[in-house]
Amino acid sequence: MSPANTFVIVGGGLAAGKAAEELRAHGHDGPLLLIGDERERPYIRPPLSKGYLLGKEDRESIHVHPEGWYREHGVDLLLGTSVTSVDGQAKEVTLDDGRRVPYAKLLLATGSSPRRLSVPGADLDNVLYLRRVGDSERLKSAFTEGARIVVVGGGWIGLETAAAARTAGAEVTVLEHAELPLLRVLGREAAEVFAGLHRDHGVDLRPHAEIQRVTGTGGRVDGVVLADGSHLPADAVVVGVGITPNVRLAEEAGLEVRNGIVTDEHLRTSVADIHAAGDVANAYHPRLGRHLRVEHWANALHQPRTAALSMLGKDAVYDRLPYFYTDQYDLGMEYTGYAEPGGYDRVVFRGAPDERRFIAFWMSGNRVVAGMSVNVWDVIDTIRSLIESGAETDDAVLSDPAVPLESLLPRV
Ligand SMILES: Cc1cc2nc3c(=O)[nH]c(=O)nc-3n(C[C@H](O)[C@H](O)[C@H](O)COP(=O)(O)OP(=O)(O)OC[C@H]3O[C@@H](n4cnc5c(N)ncnc54)[C@H](O)[C@@H]3O)c2cc1C
Ligand SMILES: NC(=O)c1ccc[n+]([C@@H]2O[C@H](COP(=O)([O-])OP(=O)(O)OC[C@H]3O[C@@H](n4cnc5c(N)ncnc54)[C@H](O)[C@@H]3O)[C@@H](O)[C@H]2O)c1
Repeated sequence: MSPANTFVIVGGGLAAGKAAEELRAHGHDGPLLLIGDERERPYIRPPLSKGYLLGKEDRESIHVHPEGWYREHGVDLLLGTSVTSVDGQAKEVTLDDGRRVPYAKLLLATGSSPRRLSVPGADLDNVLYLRRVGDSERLKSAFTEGARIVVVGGGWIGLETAAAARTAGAEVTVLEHAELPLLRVLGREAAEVFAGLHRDHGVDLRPHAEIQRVTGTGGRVDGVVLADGSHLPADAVVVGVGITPNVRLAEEAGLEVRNGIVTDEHLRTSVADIHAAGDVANAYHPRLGRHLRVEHWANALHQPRTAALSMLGKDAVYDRLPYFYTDQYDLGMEYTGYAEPGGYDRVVFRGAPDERRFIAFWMSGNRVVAGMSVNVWDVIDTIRSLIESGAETDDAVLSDPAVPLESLLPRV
């Protein structure tokens, strides 16, 4: 039996590791248990499709905390262990070895899992996914000079792995079933920049592609067949067709689940003393006036502070604007804000999209709702302030590089 004031964190990713840190930083001095089903202590995933995959970053650099940190801070790490159920009435979780652990407060930071490809042949060897550090290592060994790599999905995983594979000298085809990669998240104007980037680096980018089946010899993939009948030879197939939040525990425990675990702005779920953060949380965002589930690193980095404070009974609200970034070849990008299709009426550019050095602003009327900087640095905080200020501006000023962005902020 654990003492009555035990706080339990379920999940072993960035949100879980940061939550342990924030709970200690903000005064939880009782027992603290972090239970994760991976054997690795909490680590960040962005390098798995970038520096780690390219061999530029080592394994030590990806962890949220150094090895000794958990012991030094009195955090019990239970790795390689799954939580199989949550009982919100009895306030206890059950582990995969049958043990029950009572909690005073519980944080669900169970993240998400890759959607699987559901066509014949999808279970052949060398049909690869990318979520965990071992997956990245498998991709790395498949990305060799001249290897034929077919990537299914032109989202973030698809494009970042395509860039890594091309950098390693592989022949790369990207199959995207929409008209452009990243179309839904960036809209046409910015998505075209990424399509051009990959084509310029020799990727065979195929929009409107419908994969029909994966073919193999001796249990190992040797190609894919598309709906138009064409056959593409492949030494490996990388699948990046999106993720689904890991909500089973929450669902079975009777928590409100709708596109993730529903929380309020304090990251409290519908059941008392259970909180959620990171990829799995569909949290009410007071600034945007709606629930939002964000599948990005910065959200898993920052939400745990709010969750920890609210687990400790302190008042805290999560209202940071979404932020994400990518690195592909020599392109570095940062994005902040929220611009869903229909939530903006035009995109204004400052700089030259065809030179891949610019800032893009998503506009709703005279207000900026999201901004993206491509190979332009140290502007994203100003863009965030501009969005948060709600200041009105006009396209001529926004698109003029001679006008400092700071001058568009309201004077205080
Ligand atoms: C390859 C890759 C590259 C990325 N690059 C970027 C990037 O460049 N920029 C960006 O903004 N975002 C990026 N992301 C997204 C970002 O990594 C995620 O948003 C982030 O990992 C979410 O963290 P999390 O802790 O909420 O969930 P996760 O990282 O998914 O961690 C959840 C953990 O909980 C474990 N778990 C689940 N259920 C249980 C259970 N019942 N019991 C015990 N443990 C359980 C899971 O196995 C997992 O270890 C990338 C993601 C991937 C996969
Ligand atoms: N830089 C970053 O922010 C970054 C990098 C890597 C991963 N991630 C996160 O990891 C998660 C997974 O990334 P992802 O790229 O798998 O998901 P995604 O949702 O970003 O993209 C999936 C893409 O696959 C396409 N698609 C879906 N089914 C298809 C099919 N059958 N055939 C062809 N195309 C298909 C979709 O149209 C979409 O373009 C996301 O949450 C993402 O935000 C983020």
